[in-house]
Parts: sequence; C-alpha cells; structure tokens
Amino acid sequence: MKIGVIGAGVMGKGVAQRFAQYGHNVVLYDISSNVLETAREEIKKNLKIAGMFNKTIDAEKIVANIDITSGYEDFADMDFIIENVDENIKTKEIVYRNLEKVCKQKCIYMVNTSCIPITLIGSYTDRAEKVIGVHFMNPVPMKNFAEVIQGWKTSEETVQHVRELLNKAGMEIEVIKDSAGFVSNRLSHLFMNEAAALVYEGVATAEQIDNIFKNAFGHKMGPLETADLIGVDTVLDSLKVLYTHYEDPKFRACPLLKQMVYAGSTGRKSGKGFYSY
Ligand SMILES: NC(=O)c1ccc[n+]([C@@H]2O[C@H](COP(=O)([O-])OP(=O)(O)OC[C@H]3O[C@@H](n4cnc5c(N)ncnc54)[C@H](O)[C@@H]3O)[C@@H](O)[C@H]2O)c1
Repeated sequence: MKIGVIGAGVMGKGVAQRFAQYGHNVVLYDISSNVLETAREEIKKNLKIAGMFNKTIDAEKIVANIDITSGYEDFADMDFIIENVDENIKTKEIVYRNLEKVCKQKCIYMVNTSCIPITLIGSYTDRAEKVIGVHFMNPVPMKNFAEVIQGWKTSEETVQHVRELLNKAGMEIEVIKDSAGFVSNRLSHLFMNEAAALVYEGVATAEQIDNIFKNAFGHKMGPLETADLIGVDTVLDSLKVLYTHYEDPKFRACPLLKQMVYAGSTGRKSGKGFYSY
C-alpha cells in the first residue's frame, strides 16, 4: 500500500517507521524543513536501537521504504493518508483542504488526533465516509494498539479497510463512536490536568504524585510522566479542544501547563517538563 504521512513530529515519525517496517511505501511530509531534514536520520537511529534487540530489523532496508516530500503533489496516488499535525483544529482544516485538491477519491484519510471530533474533520472534505479517527499510542512502533473512531458519516467499508491495514501492521484496535477525546483521552486528560494542579498547589511533587498513582492503581506510568511523554503542549492543546467542545469547566487547563508551554518545558521532546531528560 502507498501511505502518505503528514506531520513528522513525535507521532508522525513513529507512524512512518511502523508502516515502513511492515513493508509499505511511505511518503512523509512536514511543513517544517528542519523537522523533515532530520526525520529519516532519527527513524534510522530508532531502528538501529530496535535492531540491537531484534536481529530481523534491517534499518537501512526499512528506511529505504520512506520517501520525504516537500509538497502535496506526491500524495495524488496514495491509498491511505495518516495525518499527524498539531492538535489544532485550524491547522488540521488547512491540511485536509489541501489534501482534497490532490488525493484520489478512493484514498482513506486516517486522522491521528487526541481529542478532535472526527465528524468535524470529515466536514472539511467531500469524502466524510472515508474519514476515520485512528488514535495511535506513543511510541507508535512499540504500542500495538489504537483506538479507532467512527465519525457520524464514516462508512463500514472504511472501518473494514482500516481494520485490515492496522491488523496486518501488528495492531489490535477497538472501534468506538465519535466523541471529543474519545474514551482514552476523556479519562486520561482529567488525570493529567488534576495531577498538574496538585503540583501547582504545592500539595506534592511530580515524583510523589506519579509514585502514588502507580502504586495505588497498578498503572505502569504516572500522569505526569505520561504528560511529558505525550508533550505538555499537546496535552494543553487537547484540554483546549475538550473545554471548547463540551463547554464543561472540568476540562479547564491548569495554569501551570500554560506556563510550562510558554517556557518551552514541553516534556521529553524539549528535554525538560515535569522531569528533566
Ligand atoms: N504525542 C502523543 O503522545 C500523541 C498520542 C496520540 C495522538 N497524538 C496526536 O497526534 C497529532 C500529532 O501530535 P505530535 O505529538 O506528533 O505533535 P508534534 O508537535 O510532535 O508534531 C506535529 C508536527 O506537525 C507539523 N505540522 C504543523 N502544521 C503542519 C502542516 N500544516 N502541514 C504539515 N505538517 C505540519 C509540525 O511541524 C510538527 O512537526 C496531534 O493531533 C496529537 O494530538 C499525539
């Protein structure tokens, strides 16, 4: 299959790597030339590390399945698009309007989003029946599960095609109806936001909160370790989407998250968040 991957940040790089590993031809695009310049090298580095534990992984061969592009023209012949740009409705709208100008009518759009309703994204296109949410988990090459979201107009045929593609790429899925934040992030963002509020109020340190969470509930990671892994900026963007969509104060972002983003403390990707890396 030919797969266009849009956005080469935390998620886009992981998505490109997974599908290239499963033998697909991947075309990767990002609006930032800096991001694009380093994307293939970073993917190759990750594959080389993975290759130390799994001798069947041939980093050079897999990376050869990934082409980099600096424009939309190369997406004309794609079977699937997997979009991973910022969690910002305006940014995503621009991308889908651009895709509509070039992609063949049979192409399925897979929206990787933390919270944005898939029915809304479908409204930016003339193919809402072929628009589906695929909420990949981070890090994508290692997480063999995705939450799949069927928008109001997403067809059963599209669900079936995406199920096949993901199953063949080693992934299990759970298909749910459309709702901002879906199942995973309506729950997890309340945990992360409240954990940030506990730090903000000085009730406990990030380490203490994560330790209590892990030991009390048996989770592998605490909410603040998770926020750093996702990206504090992405968590904040997602809370904004949830707050706007539900108009419910329970999703109002803790001011500490905003200050951290202003300061560039966005978590693992910047080297500093609730923890230092
Ligand atoms: N980080 C996570 O753990 C996680 C998990 C699941 C889903 N998501 C979702 O995946 C999406 C991407 O998240 P991320 O963490 O990779 O973000 P990121 O900030 O790491 O990467 C986003 C990338 O999109 C690029 N971009 C911005 N505008 C663009 C445009 N118009 N065209 C092409 N590229 C553009 C940016 O340059 C950047 O490289 C978001 O919607 C996010 O909510 C994130």
